[in-house]
Amino acid sequence: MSTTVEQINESKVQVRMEGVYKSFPKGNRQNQVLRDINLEIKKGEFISLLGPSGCGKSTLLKMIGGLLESTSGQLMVGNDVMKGPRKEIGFMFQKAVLLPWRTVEQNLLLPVEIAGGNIAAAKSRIHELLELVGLKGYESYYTKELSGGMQQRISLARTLINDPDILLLDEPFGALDEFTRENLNFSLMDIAEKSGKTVILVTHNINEAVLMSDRVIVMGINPGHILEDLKIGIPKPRTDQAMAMTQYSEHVLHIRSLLGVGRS
Ligand SMILES: Nc1ncnc2c1ncn2[C@@H]1O[C@H](COP(=O)(O)OP(=O)(O)OP(=O)(O)O)[C@@H](O)[C@H]1O
Repeated sequence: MSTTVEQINESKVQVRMEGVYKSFPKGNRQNQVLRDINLEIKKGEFISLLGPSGCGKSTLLKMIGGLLESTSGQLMVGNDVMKGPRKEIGFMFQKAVLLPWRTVEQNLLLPVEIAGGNIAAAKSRIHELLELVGLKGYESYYTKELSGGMQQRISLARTLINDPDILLLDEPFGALDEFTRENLNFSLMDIAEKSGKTVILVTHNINEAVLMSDRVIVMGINPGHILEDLKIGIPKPRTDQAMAMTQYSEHVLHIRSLLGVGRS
């Protein structure tokens, strides 16, 4: 079932950041990379973190995923203060990093093995997961037999194997050609809408962010901060037709002007 805007508005906050700062040590001083981040993300929302290189998108995503600690401020996931990686959060990166000596099925089972989970239960989900990412019947294939796009589909299925509530995606299809990337974006939108999972996507691409998201968090640099939390009210499910809507082009132009892109 797809998640409507009304359902999202009624649903509870899943990630909350209040006054979050992040610095990394550089020599004998601290390099501040994120300043005063305040953000609430509700269950089932599709959020994009958009901004220029170095504005701290990946750092923010890693903090939400418990891979990095904030320097100050509060970061809550559900009712808990974030302390480290959690089973209900799935991460996917630009590179698939599949193990070449393992089949697709064995690669998909890896996170379950690492987490000490129920292998038999996970095995019974593999067929359904491969169907979801458009690779039904590829259980026994090896990495070398798969294209880059197929490998990213497997990587997406692997992120879903533990059935996480929140998907954190760091430019997941950034290394792929435009056609494959667009198809995968639509697959991702389908999966998000059908499952009601919360998605937080890091991207450099303004059009993609507007097309896919409920909200686009536009970020500025030096240090990284939120320029605008932009609600995209285009009805879902979104198809190619969304790109022909005035709302779509107005959002794209607004973000371009916020980020100082192009010529007016
Ligand atoms: N582990 C680290 N140690 C020190 N500095 C870091 C670390 N990780 C990130 N940084 C610095 O933090 C800043 C933000 O980096 P981050 O990768 O979060 O930006 P980004 O917006 O995701 O960039 P890009 O779009 O190029 O991937 C950069 O200046 C980077 O050098």
